[in-house]
Amino acid sequence: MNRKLTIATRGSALALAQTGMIAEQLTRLTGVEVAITVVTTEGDTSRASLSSIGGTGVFASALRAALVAGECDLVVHSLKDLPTAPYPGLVLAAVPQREDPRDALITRNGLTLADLPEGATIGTGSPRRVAQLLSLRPDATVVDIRGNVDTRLAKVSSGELDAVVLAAAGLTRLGRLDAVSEFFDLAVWPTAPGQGALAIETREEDDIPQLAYIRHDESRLSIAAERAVLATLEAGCSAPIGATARLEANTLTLTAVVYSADGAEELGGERSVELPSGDEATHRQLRLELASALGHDVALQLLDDGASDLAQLGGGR
Ligand SMILES: NCc1[nH]cc(CCC(=O)O)c1CC(=O)O
Repeated sequence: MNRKLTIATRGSALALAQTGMIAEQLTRLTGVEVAITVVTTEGDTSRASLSSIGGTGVFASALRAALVAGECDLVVHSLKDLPTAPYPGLVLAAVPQREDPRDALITRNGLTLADLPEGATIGTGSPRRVAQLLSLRPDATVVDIRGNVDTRLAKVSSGELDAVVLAAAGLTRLGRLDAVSEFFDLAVWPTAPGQGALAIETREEDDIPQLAYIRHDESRLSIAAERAVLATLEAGCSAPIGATARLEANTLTLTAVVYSADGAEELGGERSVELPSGDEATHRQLRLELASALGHDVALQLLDDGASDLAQLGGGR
């Protein structure tokens, strides 16, 4: 068993906060010593809009290269930024307990989306959020924005924008949940596959036993179902797709929605699967396979119903 682990992370405040939490948990639960090394990614340095630089993998690639090169033992990613295509030599070794997967609206004076004035300006860089915003507020002016969470919050407090949409999970991890004036219900506003979850990647040949202490099966199953939708649609993290899975008793239910760019049209699909209980590795593996199959089935149904005519799904995986 390694007595010291090195974790690579991006250098944004959010990435440092979430990597710090994982490091702290690993040390607290297993006594392992953890070092953190910061890697700069294209997603951090490029000022171009995320959809224009391709979205998929811009944050992950440099971290993955550091892992393959042996510069660290683990990488912590925001799961929703991690492409679904497998990366040679690396494995998704652990998914810790997921944070709140909902999106949140930040405005001044506690206004909700419905309260905002006619023609309000709302910032987001995500085609999914653009479509969801326009479907509820077709009068709004949606502005493509980039930058870290603090920069985005500042655009509202300074008056440059009337509102921004951000993931509740990121705000929680940064201790900025106080800025939120509305949480969008997942039933009307499903979020990006894997939103709120972290992914811990390792080299395939490494066994890092400490990770057993931070794995969270329910989170792993939900994100497996959600990500299988993206994989089957061959869509990237910037595609206008929302997906949300929930486990109640042994029933895993997945809802996915594909939006047209202007939010005027949407196509939804929902299915459930009964998962076998049991603690053996074979049971866990079977549950994971059933969760992925559920996402695959929902995606096939969406394709059958015309998802690829409705939305630009591409952009790689
Ligand atoms: N693409 C940016 C990104 N990647 C992960 C998060 C934070 C939430 C999470 O962990 O899913 C964010 C910010 C946001 O969407 O507001």
